[in-house]
Amino acid sequence: MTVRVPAKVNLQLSVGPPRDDGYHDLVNVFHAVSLFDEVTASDAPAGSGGAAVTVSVEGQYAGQVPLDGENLAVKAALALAERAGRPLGARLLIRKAIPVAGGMAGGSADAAATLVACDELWGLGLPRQELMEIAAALGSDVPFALLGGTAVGTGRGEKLTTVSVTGDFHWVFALAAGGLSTAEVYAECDRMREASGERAAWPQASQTLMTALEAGDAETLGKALLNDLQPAALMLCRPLVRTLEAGRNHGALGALVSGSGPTCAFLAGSEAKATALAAALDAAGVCRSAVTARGPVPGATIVRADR
Ligand SMILES: C[C@@](CO)(OP(=O)(O)O)[C@H](O)COP(=O)(O)OP(=O)(O)OC[C@H]1O[C@@H](n2ccc(N)nc2=O)[C@H](O)[C@@H]1O
Ligand SMILES: Nc1ncnc2c1ncn2[C@@H]1O[C@H](COP(=O)(O)OP(=O)(O)O)[C@@H](O)[C@H]1O
Repeated sequence: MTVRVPAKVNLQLSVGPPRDDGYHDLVNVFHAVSLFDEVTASDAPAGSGGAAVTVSVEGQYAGQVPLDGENLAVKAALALAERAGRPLGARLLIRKAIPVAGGMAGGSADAAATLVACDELWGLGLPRQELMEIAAALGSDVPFALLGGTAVGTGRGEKLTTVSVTGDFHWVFALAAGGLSTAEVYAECDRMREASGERAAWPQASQTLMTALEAGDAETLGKALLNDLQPAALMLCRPLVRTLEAGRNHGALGALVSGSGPTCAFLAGSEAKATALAAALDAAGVCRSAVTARGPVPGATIVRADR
């Protein structure tokens, strides 16, 4: 059973004050883009003591992905087996194209893909809502990877409402050499706010952004892009300042750090403009590589039932 699952960029990431449980309340406008991982789940015997799940990873990022119980895909399969209440087994293969620790939710994507693949492989047929609940327990970004499209996430980002979008938007992603830890970027955001005496406002969805999405208006969307984690990501990774500037200078309609970074996202006016912008960023030497993608695209989807 093979499932394809997209990366995300955050069009608006408004971060409230820290909560008692260590998370932050958000307005998180997720947008799924055409950069995909694939997860294949195959039959394997259950262990004597319960569920047994193994994972292997292919692709240029394979070396950066844990192969033990820390892998979010393994966690997802084990959580699903627990919900099923009987011993089950699976062998997972992740074909990884989403950068690791890049702020594009690749680990969350693999977890969502695994839920869909194993639900089908094991013939569980769990209702969507139940898969969503298991997803939310795995991580704040996992439910969106199931849903895809464009959606507003509130709470930790796990409570989703679909946003209506006209047409396609064209993106360029400047991939960085290293990664950033999500928890460290949130902590740096709190630290910077405290140091400057800034009180975090209660997050609100931007009406300008919503109207631009509904109208398919890339120019207005570009100006409305917003990420409260950006100052913290730039503080932890100074070279990104140059990356963003290069994109703006080469005609991007909008430029921002994707989520907790360090990937930078640029909105272009057309597919041709996105291709030209990616080439310009590559030539300027301000990133490891630049790739184009379009959004919105669907969430985790079965592409082959190859059993
Ligand atoms: C920032 C965002 C934007 O979409 O993603 P990335 O850009 O890293 O992919 C998300 O909020 C990340 O979601 P996700 O990566 O699923 O985070 P989780 O596993 O739930 O939490 C990891 C850590 O991030 C912090 N965290 C996460 C979500 C949230 N609403 N408030 C937080 O403070 C907490 O320190 C938590 O321990
Ligand atoms: N299947 C997976 N793919 C990528 N990273 C994973 C996976 N499972 C666990 N991880 C761990 O999660 C961390 C963050 O992963 P990722 O989702 O790629 O980043 P981000 O939160 O920036 O979007 C990685 O550094 C890695 O150690």
